Amino acid sequence: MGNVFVLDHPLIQHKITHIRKTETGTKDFRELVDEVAGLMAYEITRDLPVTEVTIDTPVTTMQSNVLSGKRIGIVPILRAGLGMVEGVLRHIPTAKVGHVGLYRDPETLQPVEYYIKMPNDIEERELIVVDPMLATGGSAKDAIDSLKKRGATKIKLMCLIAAPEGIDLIKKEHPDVDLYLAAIDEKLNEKGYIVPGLGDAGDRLYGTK
Ligand SMILES: O=P(O)(O)OC[C@H]1O[C@H](OP(=O)(O)OP(=O)(O)O)[C@H](O)[C@@H]1O
Ligand SMILES: O=c1cc[nH]c(=O)[nH]1
Ligand SMILES: [Mg+2]
Repeated sequence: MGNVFVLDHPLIQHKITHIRKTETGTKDFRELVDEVAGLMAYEITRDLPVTEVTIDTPVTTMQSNVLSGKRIGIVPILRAGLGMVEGVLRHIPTAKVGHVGLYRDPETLQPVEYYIKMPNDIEERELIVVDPMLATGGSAKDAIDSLKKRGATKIKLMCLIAAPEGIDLIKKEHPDVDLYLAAIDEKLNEKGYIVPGLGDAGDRLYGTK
């Protein structure tokens, strides 16, 4: 069964509070999403393997650790996931980035895939799928289905805010996927929005309606 980690560091909680507020405009919203993604990247990479190398400091020679070159892929679910990519890349600059384009049909709430482009070695990479919102979970479920169909085997999912319904769907459909969240909210409303949530993440990031 996949693990669910709530990354509730005080810095993350503080920024999430500002992200949620109606009066937070596009520029601040975008900057805050980027910052929270960066902070979460720190936690999500905690289990990356390291290798000991020998280095010279100005004083002496010593053994010290470097990342052992594990291949990482960051996979934003378009559009809103794009807002989290740079924050993660700041900490893992050698990661490759794949894109899954999905939108949720406003009537049926079913995800519709319109684009996918992955690094050609995804079966060798640990993939971090990023999307600020996990509502019904349908978009993340379908995105992960697509990645697995293309050979991916090691996948983590990182979202800012999740509804219980979305968490349950991912646990049921992708029990091998660990889930990293900044907050778990109460429920979905009749339009499939997370309550209390933050509204439409894509619209708030990019100033659309
Ligand atoms: O868990 P779900 O019920 O599938 O809902 C979550 C999805 O909805 C939002 O995307 P949206 O469809 O608004 O597309 P956008 O990012 O282009 O705005 C969000 O970024 C997720 O991808
Ligand atoms: O609350 C929600 C639900 C789905 N997508 C969003 O952007 N926000
Ligand atoms: Mg949207």
